Amino acid sequence: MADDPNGPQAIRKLLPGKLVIASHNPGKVREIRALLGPYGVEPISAADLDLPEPEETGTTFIANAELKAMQAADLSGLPALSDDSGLCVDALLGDPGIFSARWAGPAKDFDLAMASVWQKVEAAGPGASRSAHFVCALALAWPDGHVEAFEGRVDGTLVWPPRGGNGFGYDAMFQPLGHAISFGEMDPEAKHAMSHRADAFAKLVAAVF
Ligand SMILES: O=P(O)(O)OP(=O)(O)OP(=O)(O)OC[C@H]1O[C@@H](n2cnc3c(O)ncnc32)[C@H](O)[C@@H]1O
Ligand SMILES: [Mg+2]
Repeated sequence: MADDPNGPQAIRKLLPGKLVIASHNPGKVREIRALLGPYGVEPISAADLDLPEPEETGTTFIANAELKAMQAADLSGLPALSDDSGLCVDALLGDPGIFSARWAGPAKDFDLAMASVWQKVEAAGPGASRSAHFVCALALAWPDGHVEAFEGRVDGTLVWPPRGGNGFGYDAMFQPLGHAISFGEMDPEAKHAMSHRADAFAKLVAAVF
């Protein structure tokens, strides 16, 4: 659809240009800025624009990403990139999943959220699987309502106690497959080489840039 004026190719005409990062999570905004680094866009965060945090009423990562991006594009009049992501734990049948932020409560306490995850995994029994994966849905929306979404994933194992002070959210309790350190112990560049966010971003880049 290279000729569709509302399609993903339209971003070419906006580059170098402004792009709203439709997230209120500073950890995500930092990672998305790094991923966008080589593409000559000027990222502005939702917080810079004082955009409201929409209610995440979707039942999938993609649906929530789309509603966040569409609201930011509509309110700002600029293309907007959102991220809906979370940790899915096999022993918890995919929880916390799309509720990953909500498990941290209004205080956004991820020590508490990680402890809740681990407590529930232990309660599932000594033989319960420690397998988990992160999912990231990235949605890119234009002010005319057009939206494109891409999903990425990284598989790993839960570790306890949490390890490392890098990253954010559940990073300290997640060790990606094939690695001996947690995301919390990894340099940002190493996480960007394999994360769910990088996987989704690669798909977005292939389709859009
Ligand atoms: O909705 P926005 O404003 O983007 O920010 P949020 O923190 O509410 O984000 P989500 O609704 O997508 O919730 C996903 C949660 O999952 C966690 N999460 C997502 N990606 C992660 C990552 O790369 N490392 C660790 N935790 C992550 C993180 O704690 C998020 O708060
Ligand atoms: Mg959220």
